[in-house]
Amino acid sequence: MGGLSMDQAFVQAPEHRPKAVLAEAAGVPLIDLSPLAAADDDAAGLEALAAEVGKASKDWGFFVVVRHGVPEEKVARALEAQRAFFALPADRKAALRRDEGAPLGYYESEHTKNVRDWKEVFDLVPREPPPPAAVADGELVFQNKWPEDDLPGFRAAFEEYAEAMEELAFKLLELIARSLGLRPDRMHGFFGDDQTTFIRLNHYPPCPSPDLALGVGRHKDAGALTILYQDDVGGLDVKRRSDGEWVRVKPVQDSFIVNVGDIIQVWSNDRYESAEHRVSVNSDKERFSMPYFFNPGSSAMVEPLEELVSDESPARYRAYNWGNFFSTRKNSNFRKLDVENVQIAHFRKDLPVA
Ligand SMILES: O=C(O)CCC(=O)C(=O)O
Ligand SMILES: [Fe+2]
Repeated sequence: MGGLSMDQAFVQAPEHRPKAVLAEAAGVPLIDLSPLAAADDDAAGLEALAAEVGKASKDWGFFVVVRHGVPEEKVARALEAQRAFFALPADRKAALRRDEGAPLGYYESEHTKNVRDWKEVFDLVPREPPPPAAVADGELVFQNKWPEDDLPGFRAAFEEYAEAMEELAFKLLELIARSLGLRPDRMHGFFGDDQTTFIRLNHYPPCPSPDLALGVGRHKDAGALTILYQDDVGGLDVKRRSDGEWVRVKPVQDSFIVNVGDIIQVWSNDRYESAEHRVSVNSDKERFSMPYFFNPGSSAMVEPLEELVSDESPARYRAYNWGNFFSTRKNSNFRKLDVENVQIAHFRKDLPVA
C-alpha cells in the first residue's frame, strides 16, 4: 500500500523509536473558539479566549480548537479530494512529483533529520507567486502541480479549503497578538500576497514495522502557525513540556490542531515555544492528515518584536531571513544530507548570565 517497502532508510535510532506514548489524558488543551463569532460586542469574552490561547501556547505550544467556524462541507470536500489523490495509480502520482528546484506536488521520499518518513505527501500553495524572470541558483519555484486530468474537482476543493484556513489563521494570529499584549493586527503585515503559506496532504500507509519507523520524525514546525486536520486514526505525538513525555493527540470530531511554530517563538522572544512533535504509524490502519502552514513572505526578516524586547528582556535572537531559512530546510528534507538542519537555535544570541 502506498508503494513503500520497509528498509534501513526508515529505521530510527533506538532513542527515537516510538515506544512509550502516554494516553491522551491530561493532554493538549481543548479550546472552544465560539466567542470569535460573537466578537464585536463581547470584548471580555475575546480577552478570556486570548488568555486561554496564550496559556496553551506557553505551556504546550499546541492546542485543539472546536467550534472554529470552518464549514464542515469544505473540510469534507478537501478530505475526499485528498483520499482520491493518494488512491491514484503510482505512475499518475509520480507524474506530479516534486523535484529539487520545484518543491510542490507529490513526494514519497521525505526525510526528517536524515531518516526517511513512512508517508507520501502532496504539497500545494494557496498563492502562487509569479514565476521569476530568471531563477537564481538554489532558488525554489513554487508552482502548483494540479492533478487536473485525473481529478477535475481537486483544485477547487483546495482553493476553498485554503481560503477557509486563511480566515482562521488570521483569527488565531489576532488572539495570539492579544495574548502578548499587542495590537490584534500586529503580525498581519507579515502575511501579504507574497506569503509562503503551503498546504501539505499527508498519507501514512500501514507500516509493517511501526516500532522502528515514524510517519514523520521528531521536529518543530519552522513557520509561524500550523493548523492541522487529522482523521480519526490518531498518531500525532507531542512532547510535553512539563516532563518531556510523548503524548498522543486524541482525534476530536470537527476539530483542528493548532501549534505555534518557530517564528512565533522568535517573535514572542521565547514567551511561547514551538513544541517538538512526531507521527507514529501503525500496522493495520492508514492515516490521513492535512497541515496548513501559515508562513510569511520570503523577504521577511524574523526577529523578536520590539514591543516584547526591553532591558529586562533583551532580544534572544538575531534577525534571520525567512526565505533563506525555508529553502534550506526544504532542501534538507528532499534528500539525506551530511549536515544538520538549519534551526532557530543557530540565531540564538548568547545571553550574558544574569
Ligand atoms: O500528520 C500529522 O499529524 C502531523 C504532520 C506534521 O507534523 C508535519 O507535516 O509537519
Ligand atoms: Fe509538523
